[in-house]
Amino acid sequence: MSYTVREIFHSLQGEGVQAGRPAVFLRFAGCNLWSGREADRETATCRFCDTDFVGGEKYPDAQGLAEAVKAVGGATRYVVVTGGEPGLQLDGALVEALHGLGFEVAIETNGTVELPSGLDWVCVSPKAGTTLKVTRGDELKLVFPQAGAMPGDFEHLDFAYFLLQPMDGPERDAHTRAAIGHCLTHPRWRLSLQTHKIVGIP
Ligand SMILES: C[S@@+](CC[C@H](N)C(=O)[O-])C[C@H]1O[C@@H](n2cnc3c(N)ncnc32)[C@H](O)[C@@H]1O
Ligand SMILES: Nc1nc2[nH]cc(C(=O)O)c2c(=O)[nH]1
Ligand code: SF4
Ligand SMILES: [Mg+2]
Repeated sequence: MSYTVREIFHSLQGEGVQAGRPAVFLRFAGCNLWSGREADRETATCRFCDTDFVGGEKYPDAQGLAEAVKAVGGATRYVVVTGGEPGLQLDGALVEALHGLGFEVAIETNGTVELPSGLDWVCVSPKAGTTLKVTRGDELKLVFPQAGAMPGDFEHLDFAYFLLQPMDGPERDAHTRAAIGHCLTHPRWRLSLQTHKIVGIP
């Protein structure tokens, strides 16, 4: 199978429990919850996306894409597969090829599509108005606040960590204060800041 890749870059994981960890980001093109076109944002299922995932380059096979990831990352052997929605393209062949080059493989997913097995770190970020197919994993990272996706809706799921990530946009500071308040009164939830935006790295 071929893959359409928006970008590959070397940075630090900015979010979640693994924040601060050097990582190669493999960002796939395309998402099932938004076309990526601004004209469609207000009618999309997911309307707050902070990412350009439109277009990109085709890679015909898993091994070639895994080697491209390695070439970008220097000595780093941790890859965060994201998008767009990476569950639409990530398959067992690519997970195997990345493992074969010594990578631990993490994913950032909206949780609406089944994932291949063998992933080393699964971060699910649920979106209001969708049905979760991925109901277990390592961290559940809810963008907050979201009408129709309350923290309590997810607490019964099988995740090791539960995080609230303030919704970025013009109201980010107010969303951050609200997320802090929720964590203080519901201590199984932790705050996830988008630290790469604070320090100005990709
Ligand atoms: C761009 S998404 C790509 C992966 C996948 N489609 C998903 O939604 O999880 C990467 C992460 O950024 C989060 N995110 C997107 N827009 C955001 C925003 N405006 N504020 C805070 N987090 C945001 C998502 O919830 C997800 O955890
Ligand atoms: N530094 C950095 N960390 C991230 N963690 C998740 C990201 C994403 O867009 O999926 C992301 C990103 O875009 N940059
Ligand atoms: S599901 Fe993820 S990639 Fe898709 S629009 Fe929402 S935040 Fe962006
Ligand atoms: Mg991002």
